[in-house]
Amino acid sequence: MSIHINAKPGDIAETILLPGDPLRAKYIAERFLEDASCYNEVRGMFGFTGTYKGHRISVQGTGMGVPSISIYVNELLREYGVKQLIRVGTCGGIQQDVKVRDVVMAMSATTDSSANQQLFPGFQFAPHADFDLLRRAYQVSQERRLSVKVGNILTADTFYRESMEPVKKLAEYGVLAVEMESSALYTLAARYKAKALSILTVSDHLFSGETDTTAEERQTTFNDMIEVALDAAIRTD
Ligand SMILES: O=P(O)(O)O[C@H]1O[C@H](CO)[C@@H](O)[C@H]1O
Ligand SMILES: O=c1cc[nH]c(=O)[nH]1
Repeated sequence: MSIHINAKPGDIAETILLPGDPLRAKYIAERFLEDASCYNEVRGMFGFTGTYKGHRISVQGTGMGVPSISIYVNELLREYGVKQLIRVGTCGGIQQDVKVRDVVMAMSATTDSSANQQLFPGFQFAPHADFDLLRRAYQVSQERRLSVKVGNILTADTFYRESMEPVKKLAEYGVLAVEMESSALYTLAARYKAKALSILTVSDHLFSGETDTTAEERQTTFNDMIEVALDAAIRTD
């Protein structure tokens, strides 16, 4: 049992999916896992373990932002021996060809979070995905003929901004989309020698005005992304 996760040793699988929204964790467990049981309800941040195609897999809500995901990922890595972590989240597109409902795979995560500035004073650490996990997820997505973009994303500390200028500048440098957790996931995975990847569905576009998806759609319509994450997680080639 850790401070924020009420699980016993062995309750959590070595492979885990990490949505920000705990209700999405429940949805994934109910829809995609067999024999799923809930191991955590602390703060309503649900965690479940079940099987997918015969492989033991867990799914844990992380909350929003770097401080929240850092709490869960620290405890999963340090206390429960998790080895492979796939964030399944939403993001806002910032490139013209990144459309609502596209899937973005975060090869790297630029950030304005102060967490890594405190960790590496004087350096700009480059948080990045595990290459094999990214390669497998991309292969699965191509076999399913999904529209996928792979590249750099922004992990932002703020959802609401006074100025869009810094985001526009990052878009000029090829950053694909904005979300709020991946840099922390990748940095912690590097620290604890685990494999991590963020797969994100585009829920809105910050510049084009493409219509936002509803909260209900965010929870229920991202099945392609979740199946890609699950199939990539169990793939060995
Ligand atoms: O859909 P999730 O995984 O929560 O991800 C995105 O949505 C939240 C903001 O609405 C932030 O957590 C952001 O990273
Ligand atoms: O962090 C996020 C997630 C989705 N859409 C955004 O604009 N930002």
